[in-house]
Amino acid sequence: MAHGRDTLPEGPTEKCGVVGLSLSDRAAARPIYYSLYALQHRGQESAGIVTHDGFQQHSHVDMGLVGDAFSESDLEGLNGTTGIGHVRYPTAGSVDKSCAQPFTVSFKSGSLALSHNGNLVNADEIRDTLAEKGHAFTSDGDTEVIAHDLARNLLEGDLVRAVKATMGRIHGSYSLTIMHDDTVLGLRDPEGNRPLCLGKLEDGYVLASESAAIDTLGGELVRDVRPGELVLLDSDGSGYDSFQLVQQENTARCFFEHVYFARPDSRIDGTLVYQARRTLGRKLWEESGVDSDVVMPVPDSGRAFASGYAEAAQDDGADVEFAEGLMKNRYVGRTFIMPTQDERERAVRLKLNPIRSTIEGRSVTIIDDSIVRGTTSRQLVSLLRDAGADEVHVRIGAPPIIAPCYMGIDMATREELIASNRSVEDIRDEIGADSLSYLSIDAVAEALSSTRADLCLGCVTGQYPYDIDDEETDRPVERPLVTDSAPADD
Ligand SMILES: O=P(O)(O)OC[C@H]1O[C@H](OP(=O)(O)OP(=O)(O)O)[C@H](O)[C@@H]1O
Ligand SMILES: NC(=O)CC[C@H](N)C(=O)O
Ligand SMILES: [Mg+2]
Repeated sequence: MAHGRDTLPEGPTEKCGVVGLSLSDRAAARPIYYSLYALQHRGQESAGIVTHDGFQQHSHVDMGLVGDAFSESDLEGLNGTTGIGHVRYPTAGSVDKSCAQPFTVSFKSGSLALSHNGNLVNADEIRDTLAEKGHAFTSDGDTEVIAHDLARNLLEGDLVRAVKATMGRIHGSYSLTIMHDDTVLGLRDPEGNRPLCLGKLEDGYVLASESAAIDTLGGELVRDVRPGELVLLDSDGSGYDSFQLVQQENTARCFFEHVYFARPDSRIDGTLVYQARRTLGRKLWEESGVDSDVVMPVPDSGRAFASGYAEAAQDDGADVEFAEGLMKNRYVGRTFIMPTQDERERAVRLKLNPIRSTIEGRSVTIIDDSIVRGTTSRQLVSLLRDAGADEVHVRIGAPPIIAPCYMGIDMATREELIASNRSVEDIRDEIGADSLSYLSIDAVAEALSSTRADLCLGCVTGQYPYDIDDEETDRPVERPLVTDSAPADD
């Protein structure tokens, strides 16, 4: 995976968040700012907003969290009723302002701004071809490549045709919000790997990575943007047009959105994330329930799994208490970059502290969504033993993560993944638990009302929906990418 990080963060890390907004006569900057706040969990390296006032673009992009990246006067300077925004977690390119988004490109027939969630697998190839044609790049990331390719195509054709031509060239995962002059568009890759949804406000329309951002603006979720679909918002906020540019037989939706990344209050591809996690928890009990006195979530993302698991156990008549026994320090972020394993281990203690009275002398089952390097579970098992637990069982609401993600999640390298070369029994031994079980892939597919064929399972099978150097693919390598564009039915 091409990325410029010197150190890798703890756990599976977040992915970017994108937003696009078109309003009738209200400045777009502030609602974009609020929706980026709602998507902050998807990226904390940089934040940016680009607006258009009908005459020119205005842009403000900075490193850091949304609350730190914009001052009041920055927001006031972002004029115009249409705009796009971005929060970044880097997966390709440098971790500095050169790769912060939205990317802007000015060209002969207008201006472009582009926000990207995902990861291209052929960015270098396209960059080389465009560079030969005279394109000068200001970053080493994959997103700028999309912006340049689109700008070039716009010189030769109308907007929809240009987007379609770019889609025919870029391979990998992408959910994009784009602004061409004052027109905002949303585009989801043909596999639907990353989420993107459409919402309606009283005075306009919004595109966002997750529906929680639409809720934050007091809007209503209209629907998910379909894989391979382009949604074009009217610049006066009155409606939208839809073009199904690419239609493929199977999707490759990332199951990890529901397992870990997305907010539980977001609805993605028809499934409420909270509900999916509770169902996964129930299935975990059905597949590998274990007798214990108390079931405890590993906060934060283990919570809904644990409540589903405990409820299913109680439904089966198990005499088990559901209790919060691990308190999270709310000032420790979801992910924090620690250069050494020693610091990562200390960070877990800073983040989670056990409540002794719910643990002492009891057998405890802790429920988490995933194990990546194993740092969290290893530490927690030893914390719980120190706090007097008689037995510590670990149940995980996802299959073992055995391979890296090339689709927009900076998970870890293969060598760092605890499950890449160990059996479940070896992992149990390594983390020091009395028992350990993961969830099956089939249970995940069922909980997401999907099938294996329609999910990206690269990190749990080592087979990817794209042809990636030195990796196996679970799809035919030669696939027809672009078909006739048909206007969608709404
Ligand atoms: O095996 P590891 O490398 O320790 O990674 C796995 C842990 O990382 C994630 O939590 P994270 O702390 O990122 O966020 P959360 O508080 O939202 O659960 C995940 O929920 C696991 O708890
Ligand atoms: N996390 C993401 O979706 C990253 C988007 C893009 N590949 C970047 O690194 O900036
Ligand atoms: Mg966690």
